[in-house]
Amino acid sequence: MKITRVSVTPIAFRDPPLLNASGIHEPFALRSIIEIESDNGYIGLGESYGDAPALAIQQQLQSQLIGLDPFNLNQLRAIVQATVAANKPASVAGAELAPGSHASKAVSNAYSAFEVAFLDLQAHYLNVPLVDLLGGAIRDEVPFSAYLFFKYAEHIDSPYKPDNWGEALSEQQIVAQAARMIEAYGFKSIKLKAGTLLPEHEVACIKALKKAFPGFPLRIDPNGNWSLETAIRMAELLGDDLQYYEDPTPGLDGMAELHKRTGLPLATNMVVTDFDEFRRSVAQNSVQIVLADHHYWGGLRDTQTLAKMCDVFGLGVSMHSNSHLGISLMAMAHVAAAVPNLDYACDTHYPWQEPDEEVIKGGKLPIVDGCVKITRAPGLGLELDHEQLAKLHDQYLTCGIRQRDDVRQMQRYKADWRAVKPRF
Ligand SMILES: O=C([O-])C(=O)C[C@H](O)[C@@H](O)C(=O)[O-]
Ligand SMILES: [Mg+2]
Repeated sequence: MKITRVSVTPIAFRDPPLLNASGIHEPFALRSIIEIESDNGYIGLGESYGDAPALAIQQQLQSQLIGLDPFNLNQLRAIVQATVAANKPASVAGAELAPGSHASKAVSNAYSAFEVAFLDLQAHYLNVPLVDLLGGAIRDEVPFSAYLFFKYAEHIDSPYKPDNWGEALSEQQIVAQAARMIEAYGFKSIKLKAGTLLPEHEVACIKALKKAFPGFPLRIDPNGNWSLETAIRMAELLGDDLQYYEDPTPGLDGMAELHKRTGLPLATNMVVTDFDEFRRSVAQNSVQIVLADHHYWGGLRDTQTLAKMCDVFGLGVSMHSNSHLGISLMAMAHVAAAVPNLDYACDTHYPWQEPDEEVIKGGKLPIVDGCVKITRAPGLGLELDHEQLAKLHDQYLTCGIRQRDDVRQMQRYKADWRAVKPRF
């Protein structure tokens, strides 16, 4: 079997004005959709970062993969490594909130984008679900958590009419956001994206969530925007309210000190983003839970390796997300189904994406009782909707955004906004 066609299509889809430690989401999020086809007519799909540097590497790889056997993942990796080495990709602003966009992640990020498509094609050829190529499903329902954001009602100079979630800045508004998301998707745990309003207010929102949803595991994620002192002070206020405390303060040293001083379980997708950081983190006990993300951890199989390493070193495993569509959601679900020690509900931004902006046939995937179901359909069980793909590609061409920059977007609201960390 040989690969005869590779397409890499950048797309843009509407993204709400969600607040975070860097600033605010732009009106459109970028992704790239990958489709490969073999000489015997099988198709494999992938989804990855659509920021300019990531896209440039993916596009350079396109022609080099023609003729490759889709089972030859080692050759894929070698081609990716050689291409990235010849390129010296530029660093990306705002990369810490989308670690896969960072130059140092170029190999693992590009490899992952194509690895998923190769595995999807292999599984279609073998007529088995992709998870079977990862050792088989340990669970066929993968739990996700309600991912709450502080947000404005609409974008500044919005190019489209406001989303229907409304503003969420107060405790009552955050509780209402949670109630709506839980009602719609059946989530059984809650994550609050923080690091944006005053820390005491964000902690008060956790307390309000605890009261409104007794028994729900809760997480707060200030994305390293709290100083060590602030993170300790907030830990005292939080007591044992949290399932885990995600990236409250920056750096491996800061997190290690925070854990020493509070004993709280710390999780991260910021200070442990590759195996070198993993080793350094273990040496100083910086974190107790690692958020995996196949998009920058080097694909589905390397995510399994990460989970194994977590098991060996007594760490928990959870899963990170960035704004994404259904191909990513399904890839996340398949690897999560094959990781025995994935002890926590995964993150997903999926509820924030609009129902008319999916690239797979049948529209948005269902999340029921907080879970994505793994079926026996071959591969990821998805088919590309080429009309929708063309529509979102046109939107990419006209939206004017080529690289995510939440700082620059916030400067449109507040002219003196700067990328300061920690801000509180
Ligand atoms: O857990 C996280 O750190 C994220 O989900 C990072 C994202 O970039 C999030 O902060 C966002 O979408 O603004
Ligand atoms: Mg995080």
